[in-house]
Amino acid sequence: MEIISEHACFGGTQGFYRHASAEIGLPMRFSVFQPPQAKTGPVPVLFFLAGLTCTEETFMIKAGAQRYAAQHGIMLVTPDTSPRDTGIDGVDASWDFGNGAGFYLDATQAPWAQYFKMYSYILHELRQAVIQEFPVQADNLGIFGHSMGGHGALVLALRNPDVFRSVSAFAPIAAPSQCPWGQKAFTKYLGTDQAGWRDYDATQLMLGSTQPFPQEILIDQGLGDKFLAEQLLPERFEAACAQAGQRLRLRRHAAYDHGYYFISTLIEDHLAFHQRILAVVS
Ligand SMILES: N[C@@H](CCC(=O)N[C@@H](CS)C(=O)NCC(=O)O)C(=O)O
Repeated sequence: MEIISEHACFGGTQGFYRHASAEIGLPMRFSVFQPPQAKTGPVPVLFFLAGLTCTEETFMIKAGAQRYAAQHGIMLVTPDTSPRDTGIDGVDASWDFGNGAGFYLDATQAPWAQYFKMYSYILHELRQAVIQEFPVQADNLGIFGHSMGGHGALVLALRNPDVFRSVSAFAPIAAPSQCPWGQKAFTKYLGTDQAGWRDYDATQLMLGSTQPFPQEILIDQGLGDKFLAEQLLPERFEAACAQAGQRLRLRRHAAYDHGYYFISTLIEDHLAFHQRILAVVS
């Protein structure tokens, strides 16, 4: 693991790193905030997955999460949002697909399948790298995210409740098979057969689940979010949770838009939400 930079921050360390990824087949960058408590013993880890057009830096710069992670003694880890420098034709053609838009899935379609393996990268390789390189409680992990990353967090947690003990999201793409962002990405990454989309759709996963996620799920959504009605569809996930008997706290906030001013307003709540679950060691 190569250190790109490290900075003292709220008594802990904000770091940016690069490592060779076998899953992706290229170097990947990620960021870690180590709270001060990590100097004296292993701490829980909270993964944050960012949205379209973001990098491993965006959340760490804009959300203001470190203050609360330092109070609670939680490590924060944010991957990049896609492989970089793949050289694939058209990878940079649009902001909602390709670079900065990996959708936290394992692509099956050429030419994307060669590199776009963000699901396996996060679940296996990044998780192992963090466990190996930082003082963490390996069995005490939570995950959250924003927009495309809210979709990724819900999918990773619902499919791996033995790995992620807590999950929350800001303005997630909650039913990607039913919205233009998701349909565009899934068609290109996963193909036209929608049977292959189900495993990457939180609403479909919830409808098909045999048992609920063990903990309540927290979702915050701004009502001034221009993507709400067409792209995010939290009401579909809400209905699926009601049908599946899943505890969900979906809070709707007047006026807030899709950006990081919304996230920074509610980040304290999300850190406290994860802390309440992660503090109870199973
Ligand atoms: N580029 C898009 C917006 C993309 C966007 O809102 N991205 C969200 C995630 S889905 C984000 O977090 N952007 C980075 C930022 O706000 O700093 C547009 O022009 O409407």
